[in-house]
Amino acid sequence: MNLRKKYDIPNNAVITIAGTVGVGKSTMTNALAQALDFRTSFEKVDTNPYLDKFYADFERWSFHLQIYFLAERFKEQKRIFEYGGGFIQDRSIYEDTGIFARMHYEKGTMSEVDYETYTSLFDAMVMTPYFPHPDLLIYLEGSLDDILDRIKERGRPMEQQTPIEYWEEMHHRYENWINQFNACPVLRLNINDYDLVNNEKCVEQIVERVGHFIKKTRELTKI
Ligand SMILES: Nc1ncnc2c1ncn2[C@@H]1O[C@H](COP(=O)(O)OP(=O)(O)O)[C@@H](O)[C@H]1O
Ligand SMILES: Nc1ncnc2c1ncn2[C@H]1C[C@H](O)[C@@H](COP(=O)(O)O)O1
Repeated sequence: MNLRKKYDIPNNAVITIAGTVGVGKSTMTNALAQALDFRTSFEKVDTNPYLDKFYADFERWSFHLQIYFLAERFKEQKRIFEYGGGFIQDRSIYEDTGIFARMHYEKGTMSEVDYETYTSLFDAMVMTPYFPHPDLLIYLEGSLDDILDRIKERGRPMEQQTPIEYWEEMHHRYENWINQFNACPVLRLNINDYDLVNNEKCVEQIVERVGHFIKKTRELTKI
């Protein structure tokens, strides 16, 4: 039986997968989309014209990269809306500002004027009543050591050359960010509690949790 129907997940649901670099978002996006027969919305890493340059020189390229990501994610948002939902999205738009832009500004690798320009554009585009928020944000969490192992195993050269302190700072910021996040309902999953790489079947347990969670949040919002 179709898992989406079995666990009563609406066919127009939009589920976004959040979490630090290397935690397993793309793997989860593929697994859930296949299980639910949903479309996917991925970050394009290989064709991103700024990413390599950014990792080589944060100060020079951080503003360009944020604007590029904002434009890409907004286009994806439009595509999701045009299809009427039924999507799993790899990374939320909220992380761009709440984690990346903010971190680069606070660490001095994005200037104040660039940060202000970026955040005012972001707020005007995203934080409006017209912007549809996802039905659910699945937050993937794990220890810094496990995440560093995954970044190493995946082996993107630009990430290998980045100092560990960068991933450590990001890991720490993610923990604080998710504790305050309230733009949509959040389901937290610990990466030690499932293994989609070696056990494809465990996706059903995740779908079951997603189904219960969406049902519960819809009941609560009806009250
Ligand atoms: N459940 C898992 N168990 C073991 N390894 C995993 C799991 N999920 C992802 N990985 C591995 O971790 C690395 C990063 O995963 P990926 O999905 O690309 O992360 P992200 O999209 O969050 O950056 C990949 O090498 C992937 O195969
Ligand atoms: N908004 C962003 N700013 C800087 N870097 C970003 C942003 N969004 C994604 N990235 C980077 C981080 C990774 O190197 C790649 C892909 O992210 P991943 O978490 O592996 O899907 O892009």
